[in-house]
Formats: sequence, structure tokens, C-alpha cells
Amino acid sequence: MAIAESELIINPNGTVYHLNLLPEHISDTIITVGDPERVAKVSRHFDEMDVQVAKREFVTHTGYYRGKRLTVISTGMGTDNIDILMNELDALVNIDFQSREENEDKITLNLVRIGTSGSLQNSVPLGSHLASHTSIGLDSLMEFYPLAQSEEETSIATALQRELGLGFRPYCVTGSQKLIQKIAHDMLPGNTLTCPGFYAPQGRTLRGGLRNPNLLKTYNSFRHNEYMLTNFEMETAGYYSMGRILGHEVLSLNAIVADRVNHKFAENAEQVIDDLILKVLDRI
Ligand SMILES: O=P(O)(O)O[C@H]1O[C@H](CO)[C@@H](O)[C@H]1O
Ligand SMILES: O=c1cc[nH]c(=O)[nH]1
Repeated sequence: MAIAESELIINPNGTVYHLNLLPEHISDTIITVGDPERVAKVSRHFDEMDVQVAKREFVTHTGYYRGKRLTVISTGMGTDNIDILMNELDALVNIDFQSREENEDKITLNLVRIGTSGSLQNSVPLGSHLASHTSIGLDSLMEFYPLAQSEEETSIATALQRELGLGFRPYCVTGSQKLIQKIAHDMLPGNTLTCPGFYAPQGRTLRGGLRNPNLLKTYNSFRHNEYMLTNFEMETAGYYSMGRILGHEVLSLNAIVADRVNHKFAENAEQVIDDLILKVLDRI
């Protein structure tokens, strides 16, 4: 059945609503970053560039790196933007924009996020590169999607709900094993908490206060069998859950720039990110 024009919104020039892209504008191998200015920090290594598009926080560059066609795209901050990004990227490859019907043969995208993140454990030092093997979302995005979770994932999420005294159950999802093996085999393995904010949800207070003054301590000490939280940021669980729902491979990589146990921020944050960008480009 054709998808209505109010659901899949196509701009007058044929591009998808927010990303402002045509299907031929993207590769099926995509690097994503939060900061729009980080896009050029990836694409400056390309040998050739054939697409440069910007709308709102979504800046897209597509080109060639050592003969491989790659797309790099920024998302801004938060899982609400990941809802838009993943749906519109999926539409570009799996929906026919003329008939507005799903394509019979589906394309699986390979997505690698290069983000910044704060450490929750002494075992995750400033400057490290951490691969999210799983992610737990404290945001409400998955209250609205039929996300399938394993018994183990549900049991971890239920334990964290109890520990934090939340009125809803967080969601827990794993990343792509295939991409972990290809790109992150030598990076620190971690379990990344995705928070619906940078300040109070990450236990930071400037003048707004905290409803739970023990939040950071609870994140640090949470255990469920062998499972512990290693770091936090604001998007990974959105990626992993939308990837599972839509059938795409997703890996989130974290440049650790803040140490919340010892209250430090990396002096060389840009270098840590640049090193991670080069590692990903070489392996993707
Ligand atoms: O560096 P990026 O990719 O933006 O990621 C992290 O940094 C932002 C907060 O400073 C949030 O988006 C968080 O997830
Ligand atoms: O502490 C941090 C650092 C980067 N990004 C976050 O979301 N939190």
C-alpha cells in the first residue's frame, strides 16, 4: 500500500523532508557524528566529494575514501533526532519515492557513530576509544515502537529501573557484532547509558539542582550479574533500537572526553576524536 504524503514527506525537489537528500545521495556505508562541524573533519580525508547538503542539524557529505563510497552525516543531539535520521535514511533505501511503496528487496545499511562521551568507571580512562556492545536508553523513544528485547536485555533494564526508581522501564539493546569485529576489535568494550539530557540526567548540576543527588553514584555502582554501565552520552540506544526495528547494522564508538568519577575533562578532546575518525576510516 502507498504511504501517505503526510507520513513520508517528500520535498518539492524530491528529497526526504528533514535530511534533504535523494536516494542517490547516500552510500550504504554511513558514518554519523553529533556535531555538524565534525562532518568536515571526517570528509577532509576523502579523495573525492560528490554530495554536500545541509538542512537544520543534518549536514551530509558523500564521497570516496580509498575507492570506497562513504557518507558522513551529522545528527545534532538526542534520540529524537535519531528517530528522524534512521526513519529517513531507511526510507531513502527501502521505499520507492515514486510509488511510495516498500521495496521488495531490502537494503541493510552499515552505520558507525563517532561520538563523544563521559566515563562512569575508573576502568574507562580519559582519551580512550570505547565501543558500545550494548546500550540502555533512559529516554522515552521506545515507549512508542514495538521493540523486541531478549530476556537478558529486559532483565538488565528492569534491574536499572528498580535501582533508579523510574516510573517506566528503560530499554536495553545490543550493537552490531559484525561491525564490532570489523572496526572495534581492539577498543574498550562497554555498556553505554543513553540519557535524555546532558545536565541533570547525567548527574550534572549548575544552578538547576538534582532530584536524585546520588544519580551518578548509582550509575557507577549499578551491577546486574556481570553487567555494569561504563559511560554515557545521548544517542546510542536510539541508534541500536532503531537499527533493530528497521534491520540495519549499527555500531556506536565513543571518544571518552569527560571522566565523571574523577571530575576531569580531556585537555586533548579534539585529538581523541580525530584519532577515532582515522581509525574508523581505515577499517570501515
Ligand atoms: O559528540 P556527540 O556525537 O554530539 O555526542 C555527545 O555529545 C553531546 C553532548 O555534548 C551529545 O550529543 C552526546 O551524545
Ligand atoms: O559527559 C559527557 C561528555 C560528552 N557527551 C555527553 O553526553 N556527556
